[in-house]
Amino acid sequence: MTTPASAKTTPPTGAVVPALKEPPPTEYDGCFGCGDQASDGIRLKHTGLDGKVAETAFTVVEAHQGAPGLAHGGILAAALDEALGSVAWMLGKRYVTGRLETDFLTPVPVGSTVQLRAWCTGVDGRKAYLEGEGHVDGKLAVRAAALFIEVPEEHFEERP
Ligand SMILES: CCCCCCCCCCCC(=O)SCCNC(=O)CCNC(=O)[C@H](O)C(C)(C)COP(=O)(O)OP(=O)(O)OC[C@H]1O[C@@H](n2cnc3c(N)ncnc32)[C@H](O)[C@@H]1OP(=O)(O)O
Repeated sequence: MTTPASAKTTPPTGAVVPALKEPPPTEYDGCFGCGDQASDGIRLKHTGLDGKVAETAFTVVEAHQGAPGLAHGGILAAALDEALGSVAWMLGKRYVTGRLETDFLTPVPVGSTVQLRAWCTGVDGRKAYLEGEGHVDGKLAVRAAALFIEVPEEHFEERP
């Protein structure tokens, strides 16, 4: 599998790849990535695990356009962030994205369904290394590598 990871998103030697605990625990209704109540959200739904690879999908609609008829790169990056984030949380702790590196390989037209896959490449202390990719009609369209950082519960306390 080709990796898009840089030195900052490549796990160090000795990092372990833990088993994932299904389902992902982050079902916050207001989440842009997965929330049912986020009216402008992309509503990614975890659809299962293939070994250590989590699978999900979303369909690009007009509201996601950048150039006419094409998905905005930020939407695709957000979808990858969500997919990787769900895998991080299936490691059993709370994580946030510290760094997200994204390659955009082909334009993604409105109406496309992007099939996303994400997996962990290693955990080292508070750092979790994740990778993922999105295919459209069987063709690799986007991919990402990320560093997630474990945070305490208080990180998610509501702010004024
Ligand atoms: C209620 C349910 C809701 C559930 C909601 C779940 C939503 C999930 C959504 C998907 C995921 C997201 O989008 S999360 C949202 C986007 N992300 C964020 O908002 C994160 C904002 N950033 C932060 O809060 C902070 O910077 C942290 C937590 C990432 C790190 O701060 P910290 O805790 O003080 O730790 P710090 O010492 O700085 O860093 C720890 C180690 O990580 C390294 N490190 C930190 N950041 C980076 C980085 N960008 N690139 C490289 N390395 C980094 C440091 O060098 C250090 O390495 P060493 O010296 O130890 O070697």
